[in-house]
Amino acid sequence: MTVDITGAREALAALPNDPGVRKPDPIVVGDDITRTFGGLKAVDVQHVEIQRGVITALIGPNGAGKTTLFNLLTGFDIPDSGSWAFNDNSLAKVPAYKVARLGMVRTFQLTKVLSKLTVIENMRLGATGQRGEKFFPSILKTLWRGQEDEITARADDLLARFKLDAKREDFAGSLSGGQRKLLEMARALMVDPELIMLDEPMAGVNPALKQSLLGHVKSLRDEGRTVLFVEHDMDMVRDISDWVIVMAQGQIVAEGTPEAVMADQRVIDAYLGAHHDEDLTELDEDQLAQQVEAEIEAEESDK
Ligand SMILES: Nc1ncnc2c1ncn2[C@@H]1O[C@H](COP(=O)(O)OP(=O)(O)OP(=O)(O)O)[C@@H](O)[C@H]1O
Repeated sequence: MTVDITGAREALAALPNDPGVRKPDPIVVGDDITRTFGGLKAVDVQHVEIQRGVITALIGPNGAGKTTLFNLLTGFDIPDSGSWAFNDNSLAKVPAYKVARLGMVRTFQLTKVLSKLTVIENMRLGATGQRGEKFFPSILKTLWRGQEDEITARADDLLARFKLDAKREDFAGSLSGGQRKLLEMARALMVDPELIMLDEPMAGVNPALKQSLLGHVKSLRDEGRTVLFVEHDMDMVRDISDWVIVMAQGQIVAEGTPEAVMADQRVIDAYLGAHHDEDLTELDEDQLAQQVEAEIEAEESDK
């Protein structure tokens, strides 16, 4: 996999900041995706494209529909309507483990490592795609027959890369929050995905591990993978994203480079919501960006 990141960034920077804007080389394209819970339209996305080979952040206030959109795209939930494709292959009705095997894999906001399995067992499970919870290792053994050495070698390489090799035989339940995030990312790589989707990779990670995690996410892009991540940590968004998609109330309300979206009135509106008693037009761009950040941080500490 080779990518020209500078070229891709320049191409993105030239795009208008419109919701659903067409990308030069999309790996995912979705249309009219809706998901309702009771009377609430959690997701109502008319058109979305994820550019190949770059890091895209999906941001938005709590309850905006980010995780639900992740669930729909990866086959963990079924939409009321809509179509979406990965590398031009329709993914409607494709179950999550098959989506993972096709090369589109995701991690979870609350990590799903299996506490009572060891780190290496969790990794091996990753090789089967995302259906760990329902399957016991004994059942998996039959699936591994003939490939076990190959799978174990790949798992060990990834554990070394994520500096988890010393924990190989430990129960995953004994790992710290940050180590679990690393294990989940490493496990997702067992299927050698083209697109990796990370749901709040920084949540619950201590500052010492944050830098390491950021480095790992960048390295995923640098080796040619596409990364899409949901995150409230705006430092991370600013630091590593090439493109940002903003959701509010189920819809995409803005897109753009990190700098552009932080100064976009639609984004400010989405985050500030009911706090419109102040005249935002009198603030300059930096002040507006600071306000948006303060709002996001306040939300984060409420969680
Ligand atoms: N299984 C469910 N049943 C009922 N309502 C749900 C369900 N899943 C999500 N919702 C609702 O759908 C809306 C979107 O939720 P979602 O978790 O996708 O938002 P989010 O943008 O990921 O939020 P956060 O940043 O807080 O994780 C919320 O109002 C949420 O309460």
